Amino acid sequence: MKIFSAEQLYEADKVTVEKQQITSEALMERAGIQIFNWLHQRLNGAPVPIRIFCGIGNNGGDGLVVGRMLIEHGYNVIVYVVNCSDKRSKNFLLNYDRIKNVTKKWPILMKGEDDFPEINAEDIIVDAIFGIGLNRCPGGWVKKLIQYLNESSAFKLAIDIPSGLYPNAPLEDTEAVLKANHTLTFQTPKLAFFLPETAPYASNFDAFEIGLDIEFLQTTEPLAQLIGKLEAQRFYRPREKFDHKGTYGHALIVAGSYGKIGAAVLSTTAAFRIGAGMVTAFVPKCGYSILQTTVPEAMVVTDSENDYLTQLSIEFEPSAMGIGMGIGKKEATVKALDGILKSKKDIPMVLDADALNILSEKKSMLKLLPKNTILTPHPGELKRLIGDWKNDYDKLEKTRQFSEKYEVIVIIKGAYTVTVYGEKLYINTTGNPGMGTAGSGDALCGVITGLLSQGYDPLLASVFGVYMHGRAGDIAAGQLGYEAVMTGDVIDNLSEAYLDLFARQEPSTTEPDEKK
Ligand SMILES: NC(=O)C1=CN([C@@H]2O[C@H](COP(=O)(O)OP(=O)(O)OC[C@H]3O[C@@H](n4cnc5c(N)ncnc54)[C@H](OP(=O)(O)O)[C@@H]3O)[C@@H](O)[C@H]2O)[C@H](O)CC1
Ligand SMILES: [K+]
Repeated sequence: MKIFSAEQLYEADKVTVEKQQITSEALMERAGIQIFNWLHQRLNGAPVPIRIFCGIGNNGGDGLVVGRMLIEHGYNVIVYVVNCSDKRSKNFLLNYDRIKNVTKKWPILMKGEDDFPEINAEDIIVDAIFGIGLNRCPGGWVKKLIQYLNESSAFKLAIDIPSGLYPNAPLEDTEAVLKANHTLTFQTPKLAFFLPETAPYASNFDAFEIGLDIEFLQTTEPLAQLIGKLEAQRFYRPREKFDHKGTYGHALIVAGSYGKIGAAVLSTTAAFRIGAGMVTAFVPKCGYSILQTTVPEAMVVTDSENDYLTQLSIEFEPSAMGIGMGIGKKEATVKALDGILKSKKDIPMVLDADALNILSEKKSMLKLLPKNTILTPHPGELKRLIGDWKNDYDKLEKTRQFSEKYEVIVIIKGAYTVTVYGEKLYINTTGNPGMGTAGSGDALCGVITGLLSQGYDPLLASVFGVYMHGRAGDIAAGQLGYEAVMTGDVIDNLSEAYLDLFARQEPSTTEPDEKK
């Protein structure tokens, strides 16, 4: 799914109205009915007070449409107009008149703190104050209203975007954003929903299609691509009957040091589970028996040194390499990495963990990175590589510049892992808090190396690998609960993640339309 900017959504709106020869108010009606349906399916006529706070733009217009539909269906609705300015959008006014046709209870005009209503915990708050048209930080009594609503324990449903959040720009004031329990957003989720500083305000959301012009949506380069099952299915490369282990390549995992051989075990196993034909682990001598015992499928080549890596020496040409997990930063290991980068220019590779820390400390080595090398930093490692950032958008911009400068792919690990490839951003939708466990990154590096070795191109291996790793983690968490998940469980479930890619979803009996 594509994620568009506010500007692109306004343009899509305009093009749709022109091409479909509909009015913008019809588009608003399409949007409103989806919100109404969502509420109606859940409330089923319950007489709970629904308090709709409408701004004076089209987000407020959406609120009025929903209010009208709810009133027509007998719900207990109280509509407020948050008079943040004396302006009114055309479609706000139109729907303001319409709501008057269905009720004698006119919308309540709010002009200041004295107008804040009492709200009970069992009420429902619908936030239609600001949408994607927010153009400055909410202040004065409107900010106080947002804080007042946040203090209430009533369920808060945001229309399109929680008020106070910019769809694709940094947050200015954390006190001036509605913390929604659920957000119903139009056409595409907004970029802010996926970035660490702003995602908590929209932690649960559904996106509703409102029939915007398909050609525009298909041909417009988005801000980012959201990677879910549909996208992952397209990335998958089916196997042919007469393929053999040679077809799926020979991956090399360069990992481990004394006390950290487990990192090599996890990466090697993950590379196998994702489908590498053969995997060799290159480890310090102390890792030999451990690897041979725990992963008998793997071949093991050892360094001359017992405890850490000093020089790669192998007698075959790997089809892909995963380097860095648990290798430490000893001077001899730094030299070993330098030697690999200088001698293995044509082999697709993933660098993780200590390999990244070495690069951060010896930035001159960055220019040795072969084109399209994949780096998999968590935020701490990223900071060491690219320097600090002011906010999430600055982080993305700096990562973009880094990716372009060194012609590398950067995978920023996090709740929503983001793959950055020059101008392109891919946001992953799988994964869960259970995966915040030791070895998770080792497994991811093994997965991506295993995909590279099978011939996936580096960008696909990155985006598909991140998806599969997260999906395996989701399946593991479904079996074990977040707390109990260990990285071995994630790796074990890579097989289920493959099977799940093409499994047909059982229809839910309780909530037929809810997206999982
Ligand atoms: N294609 C779609 O996605 C559709 C979206 N719809 C809905 O429309 C809104 C966007 O509506 P818009 O009218 O452009 O913007 P807003 O409703 O978000 O608000 C704009 C008004 O708010 C004023 N404003 C902005 N920031 C502040 C602030 N900090 N304090 C006070 N007032 C503020 C702004 O005032 P100006 O003085 O700058 O004019 C505007 O008056 C979208 O989010 C969807 O909900 C359609 O319904 C369907 C198609
Ligand atoms: K809103």
